[in-house]
Amino acid sequence: MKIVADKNIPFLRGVAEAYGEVTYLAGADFSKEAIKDADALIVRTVTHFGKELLEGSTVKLICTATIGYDHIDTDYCDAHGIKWTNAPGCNSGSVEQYIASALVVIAQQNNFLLKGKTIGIVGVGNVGKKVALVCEALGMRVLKNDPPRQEAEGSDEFVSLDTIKKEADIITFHTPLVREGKYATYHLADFAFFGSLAKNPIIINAARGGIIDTSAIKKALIEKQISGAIIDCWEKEPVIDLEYMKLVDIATPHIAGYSADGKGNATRMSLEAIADFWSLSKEPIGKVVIPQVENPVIDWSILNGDKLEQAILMTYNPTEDHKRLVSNPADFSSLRGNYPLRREYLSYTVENVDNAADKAVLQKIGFIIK
Ligand SMILES: NC(=O)c1ccc[n+]([C@@H]2O[C@H](COP(=O)([O-])OP(=O)(O)OC[C@H]3O[C@@H](n4cnc5c(N)ncnc54)[C@H](O)[C@@H]3O)[C@@H](O)[C@H]2O)c1
Ligand SMILES: O=C(O)[C@H](O)[C@H](O)COP(=O)(O)O
Repeated sequence: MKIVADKNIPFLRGVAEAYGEVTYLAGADFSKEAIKDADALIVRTVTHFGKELLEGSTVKLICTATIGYDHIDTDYCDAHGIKWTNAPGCNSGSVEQYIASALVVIAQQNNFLLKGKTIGIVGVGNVGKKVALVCEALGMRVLKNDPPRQEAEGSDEFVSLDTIKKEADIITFHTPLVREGKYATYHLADFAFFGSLAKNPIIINAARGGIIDTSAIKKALIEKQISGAIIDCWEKEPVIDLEYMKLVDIATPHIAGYSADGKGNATRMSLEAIADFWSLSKEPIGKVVIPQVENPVIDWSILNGDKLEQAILMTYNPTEDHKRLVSNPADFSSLRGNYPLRREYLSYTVENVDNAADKAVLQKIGFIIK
């Protein structure tokens, strides 16, 4: 079997070879010629897969090692018998960690307490559900908006976007990027959206750049319709609007989902899709091993102030990613390609927690307690 894989998918080399002959390419080097006789592709969001690349090829399966799949023309694939898979939930814990840490940092920078603040979560799927959990653990009031789920489930767990616009101090987007239809999200946050916010909220986008209209959020930041922004996903990335980047509080190069855990899960899920499609053994996938950080132990007894916030920041602090991007925005892609090792809560052990309530909260968001 011939596999063509993106060379920036971690933990793939030396494992994917169990399934066939593998060619590794940069995202920009996937061409018609390069994939014409491939059976399977393992890809990232940086390459668009539609008629222009796939027509006339032997590709039978496209596995994107990502949650999002807006870079795949799924209509074209479905109409031409090309199966495609994504990796649902693979890096939802990583985005949860990114959002929690970014909230702690922005609260410190602006001298406010997260406890008691209202956060509106727009899109409550794999990521949004985990973000809700960690925000509750941080003592925040959580409002959830998800019209497709509300309609399908008939649950009273959800509120309207109007309620979020009225009541939220922070609004975070976790929807897919959908350009048309009843639940379209393209430019969901447009000029009208920013003009109708009651509480000058902080805006977070770690979903897809196109969910926010860049011109509209720039105006909102300049005119103080919003009091800040945490932006990981950008329209037209990797070439981002520098004026916008300078206006936001935390600017990162689309790395919210870049924990090693998230990348490892995505690699495993892509290989599982290949094994399932061709009825092959999944044993080789056991060779995907994630390295541990140098010091995976947190001593609860020596933490000061809000201990949960401190513990969260010990696992990841977005300030470094922010500094790297703002000092070198032209390196957007290479910052992503050479991302440092980051592990999620589940690889950290918290020691000396004597209070049962603290233990329960830490365990709920995934820390190991000793
Ligand atoms: N920055 C990163 O590194 C990163 C990492 C992972 C995921 N993402 C992106 O985050 C987003 C969420 O990922 P996920 O895994 O939770 O997806 P998901 O499919 O599990 O959940 C998305 C949720 O959004 C809801 N939704 C759809 N249209 C909506 C609308 N118009 N208004 C409100 N809700 C709507 C859906 O019903 C669903 O519950 C996706 O865009 C994904 O590509 C980014
Ligand atoms: O959709 C996802 O899973 C995330 O946006 C992920 O971070 C994308 O990673 P990329 O394929 O761009 O490396």
